[in-house]
Amino acid sequence: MFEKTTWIKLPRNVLVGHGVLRELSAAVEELYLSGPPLVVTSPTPNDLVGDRVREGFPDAETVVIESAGFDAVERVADAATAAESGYLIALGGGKPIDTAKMASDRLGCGFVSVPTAASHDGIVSGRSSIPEGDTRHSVAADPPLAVVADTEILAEAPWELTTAGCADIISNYTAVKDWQLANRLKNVEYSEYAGALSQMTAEMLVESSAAIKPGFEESAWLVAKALVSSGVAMSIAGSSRPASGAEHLISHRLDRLVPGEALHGHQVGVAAIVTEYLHSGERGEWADIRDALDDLDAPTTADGLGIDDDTFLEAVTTAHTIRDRYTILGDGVSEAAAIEAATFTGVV
Ligand SMILES: NC(=O)C1=CN([C@@H]2O[C@H](COP(=O)(O)OP(=O)(O)OC[C@H]3O[C@@H](n4cnc5c(N)ncnc54)[C@H](O)[C@@H]3O)[C@@H](O)[C@H]2O)C=CC1
Ligand SMILES: O=C(CO)COP(=O)(O)O
Ligand SMILES: [Zn+2]
Repeated sequence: MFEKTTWIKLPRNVLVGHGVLRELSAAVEELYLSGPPLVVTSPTPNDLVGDRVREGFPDAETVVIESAGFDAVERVADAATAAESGYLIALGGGKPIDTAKMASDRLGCGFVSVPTAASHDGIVSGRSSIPEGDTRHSVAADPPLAVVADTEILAEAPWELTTAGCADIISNYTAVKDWQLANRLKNVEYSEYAGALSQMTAEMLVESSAAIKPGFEESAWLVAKALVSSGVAMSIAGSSRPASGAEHLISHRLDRLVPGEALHGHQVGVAAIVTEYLHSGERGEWADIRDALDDLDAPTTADGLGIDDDTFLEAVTTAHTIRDRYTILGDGVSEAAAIEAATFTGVV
């Protein structure tokens, strides 16, 4: 009997451009949601844009979270229940968006993503990445019903948030290689379509790198569109595989070892230089990845992340324990191999 099923969940309305925040209530109206919204945000985005969002929704309540985690998800779910909210509006970077994504899943209601930073592809995806203890859960959730990414706001965010978004996209190169490897060695299901979309997104971003410079709204536009496309690849795959491989495991480990030291995208970018070396050796494309990151103003060394060499190497050798996801790290890279890869590539 034929048993294959594909169920692709995508946002219904995606708006990227100058001033599109003004269209937020129109975009929401088209979704036929009922009840007042709960705005889920973090302190800085709330200060910067919260009032402009609430202008369009006079009956909205707001919950401000300081960090992502299961506690924050509970707080949001409780606030939504108390306010009898019909849906959530996630406003900010990855933390409020991931938290709202999980809370909406818990509540069985929809959510709308209003990113204030083009810092990574979780702003569009159907995955929540939630830390707990020493591990991190990549939790399946529904993607946003709508994404409203105002490039005027994204362009005013600190430049490093945009370069982090670029690096998160560049890491798709190694993520796809890890996915293909897992397909060959572990029979993990691979989607040609999602893999090709993810890789093409990284290639297009690198080709546009000359136009990605601070102070230009076009840069925010190019990066936001790439983040949407990467998020769509994850939705097609039904997993974060197209955009998260060994380089993400290393980054998640760094989040445990040195929380808050560097941005997610910057960590995965530097880690991708090392994992590309692990995949293909001296003549691999690690130098192309490093140069692309450098062109986009993203860090290319542990030092550039503000992380000492030993901690970075510890993350490389222990990253395979983060979750059950087969990658080039296999069941662990030896210390000698980690030192060889990281020193040869100049990461440490
Ligand atoms: N679901 C997924 O697929 C993914 C989820 N993530 C998760 O997202 C989180 C990290 O996301 P980030 O966006 O880096 O963190 P974040 O939400 O903490 O934002 C980073 C910083 O930028 C500030 N910020 C945001 N917009 C700003 C603006 N316009 N102007 C000035 N400051 C602004 C925030 O206040 C915060 O201090 C992590 O929890 C990570 O695991 C990361 C990648 C993918
Ligand atoms: O960061 C991501 C994709 O860029 C999400 O990946 P995870 O599933 O590893 O959290
Ligand atoms: Zn990422």
